[in-house]
Amino acid sequence: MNVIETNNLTKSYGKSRGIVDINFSVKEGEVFGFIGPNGAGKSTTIRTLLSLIYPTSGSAKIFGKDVVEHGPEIKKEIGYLPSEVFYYDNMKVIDLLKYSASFYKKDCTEKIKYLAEVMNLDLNKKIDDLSFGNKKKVGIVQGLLHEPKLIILDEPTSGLDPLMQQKFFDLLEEENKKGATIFFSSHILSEVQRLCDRVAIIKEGRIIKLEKISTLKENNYKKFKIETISKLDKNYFNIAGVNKLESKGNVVNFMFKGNINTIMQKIATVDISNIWIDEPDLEEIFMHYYSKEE
Ligand SMILES: Nc1ncnc2c1ncn2[C@@H]1O[C@H](COP(=O)(O)OP(=O)(O)OP(=O)(O)O)[C@@H](O)[C@H]1O
Repeated sequence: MNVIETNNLTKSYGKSRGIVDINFSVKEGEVFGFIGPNGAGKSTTIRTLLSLIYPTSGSAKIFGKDVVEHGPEIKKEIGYLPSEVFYYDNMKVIDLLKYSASFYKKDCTEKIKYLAEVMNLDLNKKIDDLSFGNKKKVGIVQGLLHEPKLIILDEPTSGLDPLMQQKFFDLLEEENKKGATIFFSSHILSEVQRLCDRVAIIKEGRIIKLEKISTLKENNYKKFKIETISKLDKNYFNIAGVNKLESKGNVVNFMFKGNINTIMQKIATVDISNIWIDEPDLEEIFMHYYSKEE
């Protein structure tokens, strides 16, 4: 079953582009990453899914229901962490969380305690006295306290220190194992790589790639670094499929895409003293897509 499904979802802000013809679906139990540079349209997509803003054209469904028609009902089953959190500063953390919990028909007391303990959040402090990162933790607890079926997170880790990021990811993994579907936006590639099953890359309001993380990595360039016994002609490896060829002394670096046997045969004809073959990291893969589309 698809938990999220969009159909040519489009949102314009007057004349300026927000998102254009966004099509993707997220399956039940999946962790789906939404990645793109600043201003690409990540928050616009998320806000449209949550019917905080309405589409200009196209539509979206969550749990099989149209988000505009069934917004309030759908939202009861969603945990949402906005990219920036704002609160009434004068409240105590625990009072704010109890107030949030009162919107759901279940007792969230134990869950609040548990989440606060994991995230190292002092429930008795006033919101006013919290740092930016601690306010973010309040948002995280608020988003997870009712054990939602779908968790939507907009740039969730900004403001959290590395230890807290780790704990937060552990929490998400726990919720996912219990069945929650997770959709999160990010421009931090390593966190997408760690958590997600699939990822959509968004650029200038449009999805330019939607792929399994594993396929993204497999179908791509491999990085070669070869050290030879004697210096080669600089164009020796300049064959079809080779890119970014650079040589310095006896060391040659390049990226290769194509039938791996072709390049291995080419390598076998020279005396080498060392060889390194690496998968490009996601950052390199994404930069490749961004620049290709420009
Ligand atoms: N309220 C608004 N009025 C006008 N234009 C807007 C509004 N909100 C967003 N936009 C524009 O829509 C586009 C997408 O913005 P959006 O905030 O969705 O991007 P984003 O991918 O979330 O970026 P970031 O990582 O910087 O948060 C941008 O060009 C932005 O300027």
